[in-house]
Amino acid sequence: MMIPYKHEPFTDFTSNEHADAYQTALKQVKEQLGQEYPLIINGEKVTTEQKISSYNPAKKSELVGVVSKADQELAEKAMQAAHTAFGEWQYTPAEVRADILFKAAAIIRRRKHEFSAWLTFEAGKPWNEADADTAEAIDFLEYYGRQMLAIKDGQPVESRVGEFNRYDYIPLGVGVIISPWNFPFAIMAGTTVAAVVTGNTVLLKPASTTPVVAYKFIEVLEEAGLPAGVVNYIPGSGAEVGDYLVDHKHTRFISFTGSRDVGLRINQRASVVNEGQIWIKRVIAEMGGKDTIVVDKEADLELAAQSIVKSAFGFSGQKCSACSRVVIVDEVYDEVVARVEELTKALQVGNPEDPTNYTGPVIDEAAFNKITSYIEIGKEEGRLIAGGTADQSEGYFVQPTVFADVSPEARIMKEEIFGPVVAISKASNFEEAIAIANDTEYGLTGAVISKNRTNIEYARQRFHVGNLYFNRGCTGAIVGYQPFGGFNMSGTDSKAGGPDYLQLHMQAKTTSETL
Ligand SMILES: NC(=O)c1ccc[n+]([C@@H]2O[C@H](COP(=O)([O-])OP(=O)(O)OC[C@H]3O[C@@H](n4cnc5c(N)ncnc54)[C@H](O)[C@@H]3O)[C@@H](O)[C@H]2O)c1
Ligand SMILES: N[C@@H](CCC=O)C(=O)O
Repeated sequence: MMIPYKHEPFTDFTSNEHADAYQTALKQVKEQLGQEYPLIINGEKVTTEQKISSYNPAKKSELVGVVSKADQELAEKAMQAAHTAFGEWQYTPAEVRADILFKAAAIIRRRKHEFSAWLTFEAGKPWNEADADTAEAIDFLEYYGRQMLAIKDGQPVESRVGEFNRYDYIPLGVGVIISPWNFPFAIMAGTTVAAVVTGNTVLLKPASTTPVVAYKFIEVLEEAGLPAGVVNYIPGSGAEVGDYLVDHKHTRFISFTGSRDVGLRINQRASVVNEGQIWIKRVIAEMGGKDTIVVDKEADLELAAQSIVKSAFGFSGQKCSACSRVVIVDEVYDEVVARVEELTKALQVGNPEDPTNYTGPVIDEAAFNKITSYIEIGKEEGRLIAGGTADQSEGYFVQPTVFADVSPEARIMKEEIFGPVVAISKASNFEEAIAIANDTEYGLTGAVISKNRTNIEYARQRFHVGNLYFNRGCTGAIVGYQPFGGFNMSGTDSKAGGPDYLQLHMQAKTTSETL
C-alpha cells in the first residue's frame, strides 16, 4: 500500500555527519564542473554549435557547465517529437506514469546532497536553501504522483436507472514548460512532472542561467523509465525559442513561472489563434511579487524582526515570496526597526560553499545592476539603516539592505526588486497597515505578526494575497501543506503543490452510456 504523503525533511547541518556529507558532495560536484551537455530531443542527445555557458555567480570565472542551445529548427524538431510521443503517452496508465515519479523521487533522495551542491554552484544557493530546493523537488514528485492516483478515475457523478455516466480527466496535449532560475530544481521539476504525470508531453525550456541542474534532472527521469519524447530538453533564448513555441499551433498549454512582464507577453501571444490551431491555448503563469510583512502593536516583536530578516534575505531575497516591504504599526515601529537593523548587520555575506555565509550572491550581472540601481533609488526614498553596498569583483554580492521611513508610494515599496533589499513603512493603525500592504499590483504572499485575534481575522479576510501567513515569515511554502500561487499580477493562482493543480493540465470528459 502507498504510504501517505509527507514532505521531505530538511537536513540539519548542525550535525557533523550531515555537514561532512555536504562538503563531500561539494567536492564531488566541483570535480564535474565545466562539462558539456547536449539537448535531449526524442531521447537523443543533440549537440549544437551555439552554447549557453553557466557560471557560478559566487565566482564569476568558474564555469559550471556548457549547454547546447536550441534554435527554432531544433525547437520544431522537439515539438514534433513531443507531438508524436503524446500519441502513446496519453494512454499510458496513470499508475505507470505515477510510478516513474516515485522512482525519480527515490533516485534524487539517494543523491540529495549532490543535487543541492549543483544548486550551490549554479544558482549560488547557501546550503539550507539548496537543501530546501531539492527537498521541494522530491515533494513535487511524491505529491503529484499520489494526486494523479487520486484522480485517475475522475470524479463521481450521478446516473439514472438505465444509464452509466462517468466524468474523467484526460490530458491536454503538448505543453511548453518555461521555468525560472531561482528555484532551478523544484519549480523546473514540479512544473515538468505535473504536466507529464497527467499524460501530456512537454518541451522544457529552463532558465539560461541554470540549465545544468535541469539536465541532471532529465537524466534522472530517463533512469526512472520515462519514454523518449515525453520530456524534451531544449535550453535556448526566451525571445527566440520561447516565442516560437508559445506561438506554435501544436502547443496546447504553457506552464510558465517567471517575471510579470514575460508572463504577460506569453499570455498575450498565447491568446492569438495561429493557422492550423484548433484550440484555445491554456496558460498557467506564476509571476512576481511585492510581498509584505505587517507588524501589529500587540505582537511578539522578536519574532517579527526574525521573520522579516529571514524572509527578506534568505537566498538574497531572490524569491517571488520574499519580504520586500514591511509595514509596522506606529507604537512598535522604532523597536522593530532597531532590531531588524541589528539582525541584518550581523548577516555574513560571501561564497555559499562556506556554510558560515548566510547570504550568497545574486544570480548575474543584470540582477546585480538592477538591484544596485534600486539601492540608489532607495537612498533618495528612505533612510538607509543597513547595507547599501555591493561588490562584483569576484561574484555578484550585495549586502542585505534595509531602508526605513519609506513612503508607501515610493518605488521601492511598489516595484519588484528581486534582491536583498527591504523597505519599511509606518502605519498609524492595523487597518491602515493592511491597506498599505494591499496597495500593490501583486498579490502573492504576505504575513501578519500579531497576538490580536480580531486583527488576525480582519487580515484573513482583507489581506489580498494567495499565501497569507500568521506569526511566521512569508517564504517557505511546503508542497501539499501550503499550496502556492498568487493573485492579480502575481499570476493565475495555479496553486502549485495543491489539490487542484494537476487538473489545470487536463480537460474533463463526460461519457454517458445507455444500458
Ligand atoms: N509566482 C511564482 O511561483 C514564482 C516563482 C519563482 C519565480 N517567480 C518570479 O520569476 C522572476 C524571476 O525569474 P526569472 O528572472 O527567471 O524570470 P524571467 O521572466 O526573466 O524568465 C523566466 C523564464 O522565461 C523565459 N523567457 C524569457 N523571455 C521569454 C519569452 N519571450 N517567451 C518565453 N519565455 C521567455 C526565460 O528564459 C526563463 O526561462 C521574478 O519575477 C519572480 O518573482 C515567480
Ligand atoms: N515557493 C517558494 C517561493 C517560490 C518563488 O520564488 C516560497 O514559498 O518561498
